[in-house]
Amino acid sequence: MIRMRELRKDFTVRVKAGRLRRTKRTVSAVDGIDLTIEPGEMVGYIGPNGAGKSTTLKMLTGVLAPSSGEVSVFGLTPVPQRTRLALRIGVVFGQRSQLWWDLPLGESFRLLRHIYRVPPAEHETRLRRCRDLLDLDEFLDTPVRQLSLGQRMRGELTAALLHGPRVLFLDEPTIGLDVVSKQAVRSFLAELGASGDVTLVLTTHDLADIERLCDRLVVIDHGRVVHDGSIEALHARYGSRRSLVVDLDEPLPPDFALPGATVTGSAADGHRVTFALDGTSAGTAVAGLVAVASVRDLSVVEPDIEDVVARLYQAG
Ligand SMILES: Nc1ncnc2c1ncn2[C@@H]1O[C@H](COP(=O)(O)OP(=O)(O)OP(=O)(O)O)[C@@H](O)[C@H]1O
Repeated sequence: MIRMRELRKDFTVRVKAGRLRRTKRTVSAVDGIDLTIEPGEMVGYIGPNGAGKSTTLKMLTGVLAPSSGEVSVFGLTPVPQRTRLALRIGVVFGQRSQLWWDLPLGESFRLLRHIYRVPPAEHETRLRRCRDLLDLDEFLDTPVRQLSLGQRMRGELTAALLHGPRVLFLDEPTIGLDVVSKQAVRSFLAELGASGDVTLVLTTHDLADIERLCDRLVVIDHGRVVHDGSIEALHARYGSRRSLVVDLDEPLPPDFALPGATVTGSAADGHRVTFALDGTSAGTAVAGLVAVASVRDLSVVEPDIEDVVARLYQAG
């Protein structure tokens, strides 16, 4: 349903070449991306700053024309068929608003209903759902310019969904939000995705968004795809390991070895030891430990996605 083939976007930028001279340089923001996204998928599109995420979303939504290659969304070519496409997609770009700044939030929704010519009953049903799930009622009468960032983002999400799009493109939907608003936005998107009605494509620097929402992770760097798969596949590829953290009554003897586990940390004078589980289960490692040491407490720590992604960016 979303298809990109050898998609490229180059920008020509002027760069300083001496005190007065400027020369032109070409930046390949998107450098040959091939991706297909099927209906109902929830795709996290991540990458370091300047990797080309926003540029890709702009080409998918018809804001920017590609330099070369193909892009289609529901069989439509975004730039020439932008008006038709707009009826089928929803867009939330953290930096840009689709709401009317001086009008109460509810008025923006009414205007959008007219613009998209949504039948009143459909509009009411969708709005009701957003009002309930995003707790909009207390600020529906507030002018948009007076809304907090979190309130505005909830308004933006509603505005993007009122015409019943089948795909929602989100550029940094939780940026700058407090913990509670982030959770509200994530729960809402999770529910939307789980319903299977809407395909989600989101860029974010907050990997908790990805862990909570996405079953597929596409990582780009310098305009190219460097990983495409599940979060588990990412961990498998980069050798992420679970850790076992144990609190001991006495430090372990210096020559202590636990098959399939490697000591990666020691604290509290050797009373707290961390093992990376390379080739054994947590259960086997714990059994091996309690046979030789007095274990007071223990916990198993899942691999951290931040670590894996940091390694991936560094490798890139
Ligand atoms: N209008 C433009 N003119 C010139 N260069 C641009 C333009 N837009 C983007 N770029 C360049 O293209 C590259 C990709 O930018 P893009 O905004 O797509 O990255 P991003 O992955 O969204 O980054 P971030 O995480 O910082 O938002 C960067 O090098 C950027 O400087």
